[in-house]
Amino acid sequence: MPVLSRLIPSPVVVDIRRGALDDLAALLADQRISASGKLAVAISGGSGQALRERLAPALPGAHWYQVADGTIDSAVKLADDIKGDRYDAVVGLGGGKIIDVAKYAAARVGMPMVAVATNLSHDGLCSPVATLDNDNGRGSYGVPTPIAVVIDLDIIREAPTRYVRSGIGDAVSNISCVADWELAHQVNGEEIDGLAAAMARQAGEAVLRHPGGVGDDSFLKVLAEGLVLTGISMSVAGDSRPASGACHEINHAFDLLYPKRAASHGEQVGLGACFAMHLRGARDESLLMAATLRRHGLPVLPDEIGFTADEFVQAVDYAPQTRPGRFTILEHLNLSTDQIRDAYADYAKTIRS
Ligand SMILES: NC(=O)C1=CN([C@@H]2O[C@H](COP(=O)(O)OP(=O)(O)OC[C@H]3O[C@@H](n4cnc5c(N)ncnc54)[C@H](OP(=O)(O)O)[C@@H]3O)[C@@H](O)[C@H]2O)C=CC1
Ligand SMILES: O=C(CO)COP(=O)(O)O
Repeated sequence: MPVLSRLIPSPVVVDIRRGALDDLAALLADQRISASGKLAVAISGGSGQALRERLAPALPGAHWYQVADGTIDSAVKLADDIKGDRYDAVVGLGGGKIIDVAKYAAARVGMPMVAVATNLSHDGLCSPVATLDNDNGRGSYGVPTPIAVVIDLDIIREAPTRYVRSGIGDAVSNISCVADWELAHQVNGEEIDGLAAAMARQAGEAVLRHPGGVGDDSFLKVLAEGLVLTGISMSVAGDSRPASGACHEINHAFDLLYPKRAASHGEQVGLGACFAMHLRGARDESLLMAATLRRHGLPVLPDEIGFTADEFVQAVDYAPQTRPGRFTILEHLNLSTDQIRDAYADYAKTIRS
């Protein structure tokens, strides 16, 4: 029997606008996500504390949990802390780390999870994945898709610009991730989901080609929507494949090899995507991507985030080990260290010319 349709796990509410957080309690009540208002809200010890002071009066039934970091230990601790209480939902209110910890904790205790993104630096705000540091480095854990996603553009405007721009790198990198997926399909026959690929690629293209910047709401909306759609593309695919490729392996390698110096996720994947496009011979696309990232003040060369050429070469060399089993342009070319050095020299020359 052919399959005539399919259900896509997706949030019941996506609310992206100025002032969205003012209506959070009403929205959760209206949608029957939290009729009692009893919520476990995960926040960071930094920006989360200030948000707590502002939001607490509007969320009288909330209990606030400070999360130390983005490790699996913190996620398990949060799950242990909330499991005895009968919360309606877990709210992850913060950047990517807090949202991932909240997603994992909610999954562990079987509660719905509401993602309230306070920056736009990553596409994890609506994905069925929690990326957490563990004893072996970092893992991506499958979790349910958030039941609701709320992005208040007033809050986003208060976040450090760096952590808004970063999301441009993550969104645009989708173009390289999908190219890696198509390569794996051609070379290895890996199954590719056309809908997931289309959603991820179009999210990347919309951000790539938008003439605006992080200072205007129309651009912020397209960026936020692109990040949400990218998350849903991962739900369609069943894993992070449409939004994670060679660029992400390079990013994970930076994080693992240089943990104290690593730049932000979006900065690293954007740079990695420009390099990966160059490696696959898509020189015009690589240059267009680099020009766009530059226009937004994002890095396209390692020295722009404090790394030498040699450190970048080491990261690219190590990158395939970060996601064993994933096939990208890096595994396909299987370059030696010297070949990576030559490829990087060619990339840097092209970018600088
Ligand atoms: N699950 C998935 O599918 C994906 C997960 N990720 C993961 O997401 C993480 C990256 O997310 P990212 O958001 O960059 O990292 P963080 O969560 O560390 O947030 C980055 C910075 O933004 C600050 N911040 C956030 N919101 C505000 C605000 N409104 N005002 C002031 N400061 C703010 C945080 O401050 P403070 O710490 O003080 O709150 C922090 O310094 C990585 O761990 C990455 O692996 C990335 C892509 C996909
Ligand atoms: O960061 C991600 C998507 O942007 C998740 O990808 P990974 O599966 O490589 O952790």
